[in-house]
Formats: sequence, C-alpha cells, structure tokens
Amino acid sequence: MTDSPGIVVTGASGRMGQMLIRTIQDSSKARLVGAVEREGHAWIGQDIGAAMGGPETGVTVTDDPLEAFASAQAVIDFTSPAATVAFAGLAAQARAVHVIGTTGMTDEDLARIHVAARHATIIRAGNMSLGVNLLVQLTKQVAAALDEDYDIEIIEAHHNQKVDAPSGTALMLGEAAADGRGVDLGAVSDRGRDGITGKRERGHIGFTAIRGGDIVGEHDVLFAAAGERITLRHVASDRAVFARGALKAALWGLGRKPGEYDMLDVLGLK
Ligand SMILES: NC(=O)C1=CN([C@@H]2O[C@H](COP(=O)(O)OP(=O)(O)OC[C@H]3O[C@@H](n4cnc5c(N)ncnc54)[C@H](O)[C@@H]3O)[C@@H](O)[C@H]2O)C=CC1
Ligand SMILES: O=C(O)C1=N[C@H](C(=O)O)C[C@H](O)C1
Repeated sequence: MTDSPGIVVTGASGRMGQMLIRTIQDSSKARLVGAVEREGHAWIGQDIGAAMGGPETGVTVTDDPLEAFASAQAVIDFTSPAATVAFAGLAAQARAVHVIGTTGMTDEDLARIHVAARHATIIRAGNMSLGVNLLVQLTKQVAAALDEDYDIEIIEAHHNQKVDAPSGTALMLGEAAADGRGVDLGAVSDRGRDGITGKRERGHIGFTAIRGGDIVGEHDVLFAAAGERITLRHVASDRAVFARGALKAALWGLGRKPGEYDMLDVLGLK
C-alpha cells in the first residue's frame, strides 16, 4: 500500500495554520509531514499537536522550510506576502505543489510567484471556499447582464486582526465584476473614499472594508440602480471551509504540470 501524500503547513501556529493541521489530520487522503513557523517563534522545536494543546503528532515545528518541503508532495501556505514569495522559490526547488492562500500581495510579489510557477505547480486564491468561488462566477454573470445604470459596490467584513484591505476575496469579486463588464478593474476601482470625494463615477466599482471582533469573513456584491438593488452575499462562519478547499487544491495539484492555477480550476468552474 502506498502512503497518502505528505503535506507541510506553513504558518502552523496561525488561525489558518491550526485549522489546516486539524483538517489534514482528520483526512484519510493526506498526512501531515511538516509544520513551519517563522524564526524565533515560541513553537519551534515543539510537537505541533502538543503546541496546539492536543495529543502529539510526531511532527516537530521547524523554521527550516526547505528541509520540511523536501519530504513533502505539497505545501499549504497561509502566511504573509514576504514569506509566501520566499516559499514559492523553495517549493519549486523541492518540486512540491504550492497552495497559496496568503492575501495582500503586491504586483511585484505576484510577478515573483509567476516566475516560480515556471518550475512549480502553484494554486493561488484569495478565498478557497466553494461558496465564494461560486459567488465569483455569479458576480461575473450578473455584471455582464446589467449595464452601468447599476452601481457595483463590494463590501467586506473581517476580524480585527486582519492586516490587508480590501480582502483578497473582495479583489477577486471586483475582478469578476470588471471582467463581466469587459473593463479593467484598475481603471474603475474606487478604494478608501474619504472627505469631499465628489459624486460617484458611473461605471466605477467601489470597495468598503469593515474590521471588527472575530468576524471570519463576509462579502456582499451590491448592484444598486434607481428603484432596485440586488445583493449577492457570502458569509463564512467557520475557517474550516478555507482549509477544506486548500486541501482539495493540494490533492488536485499532484502530478499537474507546472503553472499557475486557481480554485476555479480546482473546482471545475471555469
Ligand atoms: N485564501 C483563503 O481562503 C484565506 C486566506 N487567508 C489569508 O491567509 C493569511 C494568514 O491568515 P491568518 O491565518 O488569519 O493569519 P495569522 O496571523 O493568524 O497567521 C499567519 C502565520 O504565518 C506565520 N508566518 C509569518 N511569516 C512566516 C515565515 N517567514 N515563516 C513561517 N511562518 C510565518 C505567522 O507567525 C503566523 O503564525 C492572510 O493573508 C489571510 O488573508 C485567510 C483565510 C482564508
Ligand atoms: O484574513 C482572513 O481572515 C481572510 N482572508 C481572505 C481574504 O482576504 O479574502 C479570505 C477570508 O475572507 C478570510
């Protein structure tokens, strides 16, 4: 009998890291072979299960990503943009599938991921849940069906520890709306309105970010016209939806040729 694919989780102590570790351990399709944290983190050298307050797993938290990646078929990475760019090069070297959930990346970061994807299978999405990826497709369809009499606004809400705005998901939804309308998001996006902004520009796509408490992740796409409004909404109430999607992506990526993929590829929604 062959072993199930070995997966390394980076950012192992984080909100998503811990959720991913539980999801992999509960799965019969994959096994946890590594847990990576940043240098100097208090969990380095400890068993990941024990550090999380549960039973031992036999996997020790390390700050040496390349050594961890060398024994894995896939890396699941929900960390920070700087860490993710570095991990993309290392995962390519180790020939491991790299699943990227990290958001807040700059164009420069994305260009470096693109270079790594020449030699590696990279699956990246600002949101790994099935529901949001369906919402992306619905947003594109509705935006294509309506003209610019319908103002598009994207409203997102997250917990008070989130460091980037708009969320990766909001940007995915904005891209989908712009795509549906056949326009370039960069040319029409309104972000961070404040002060005497002037009237709303016809055809623009607006973004609003709410931060508070322990909100897991909520996204509304509002199409507002004179006399009617349509709202498409997704509410995530459990981070498990992102972790399950990420694990699905890692398994889907095994044996795929190098390149950049997203969750629409994984879910067959393109
Ligand atoms: N695509 C998706 O479906 C989702 C994406 N996210 C994104 O995932 C990222 C992480 O989110 P959270 O888990 O909430 O954050 P968090 O702050 O709880 O966890 C991040 C972890 O990464 C670790 N880390 C940072 N630099 C590192 C390095 N160089 N090496 C190893 N570990 C390193 C930190 O120590 C921390 O434990 C964010 O960008 C967030 O927006 C979060 C949820 C879903
Ligand atoms: O930071 C988070 O928590 C989340 N980040 C992702 C994003 O930026 O859209 C996905 C999800 O909404 C949770």
